[in-house]
Amino acid sequence: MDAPEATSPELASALERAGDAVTRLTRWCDDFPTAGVRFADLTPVFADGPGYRSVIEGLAVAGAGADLVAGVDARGFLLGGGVAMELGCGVLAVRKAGKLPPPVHSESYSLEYGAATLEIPCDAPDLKGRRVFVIDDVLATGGTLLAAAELLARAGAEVIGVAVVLEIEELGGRGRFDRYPLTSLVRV
Ligand SMILES: O=P(O)(O)OC[C@H]1O[C@H](OP(=O)(O)OP(=O)(O)O)[C@H](O)[C@@H]1O
Ligand SMILES: Nc1ncnc2[nH]cnc12
Repeated sequence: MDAPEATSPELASALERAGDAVTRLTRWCDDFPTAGVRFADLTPVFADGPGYRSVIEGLAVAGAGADLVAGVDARGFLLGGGVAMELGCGVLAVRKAGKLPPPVHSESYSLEYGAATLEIPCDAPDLKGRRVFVIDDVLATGGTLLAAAELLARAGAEVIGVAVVLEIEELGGRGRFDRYPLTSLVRV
C-alpha cells in the first residue's frame, strides 16, 4: 500500500503506524455488498487498540485548526468522536436520511454501490463560520464524502478539509476534491 506524502514529522510517524495497521488488519471482501465490488472492511483496524489509536492520531494531525469534526454515517462516527477528543473540539454526526427530526439540510448522492441521502440539522448547531473537518472511513467514488462536505458548506460552514482512513485509488474519488483538501492515511 502507498502512503500519501507526509508534510510534518508528526504526520509522517502517525501515517506510518496507521499504514501498518490498515495494511495488516483490513478485511477485503469480494462481491459485497453487490457483485463486482471488493469491499474494504476496516472493522478489525478499529477493534485493535494500537490500530485505532494510530488512525485517530493520523486524522487529528490532518484536522489541526478545526473547531468541529463531522463524522459521516456510519463508520465515520467511530472516527469523528475520537478525532474531536484529540483536537479538543465538538463532533457532529452527518446522518443518513430519516434519522433526524426536521428541519434538516439534505444532500443526495451516488456511491460505488447505490444512492443515498445525508442530512444535518438546520441551525442546531449554527454552522456559520465554524471550521469543520469531515471524516469517513473509506473513499471509493467520493460521492459520500463530497456530499457531506457540500452539505456542511451549504449550511454555512467553512470546510477546512476532508479525510478518510483508506482511499481506493482506482475508483477515482480524489479527482472530485478540488474545492476541499483531501487527506487519506492509506491509498491502495
Ligand atoms: O466513496 P463512495 O463511493 O461514496 O463510498 C464510500 C462510502 O461507502 C461506505 O459507506 P456506506 O454507504 O456503505 O454506509 P455505512 O457506513 O452506513 O455502512 C463508506 O463507509 C463510505 O461512507
Ligand atoms: N469498496 C468499498 N469498500 C468499502 N466501502 C466502500 N464504499 C464504497 N465502496 C466501498
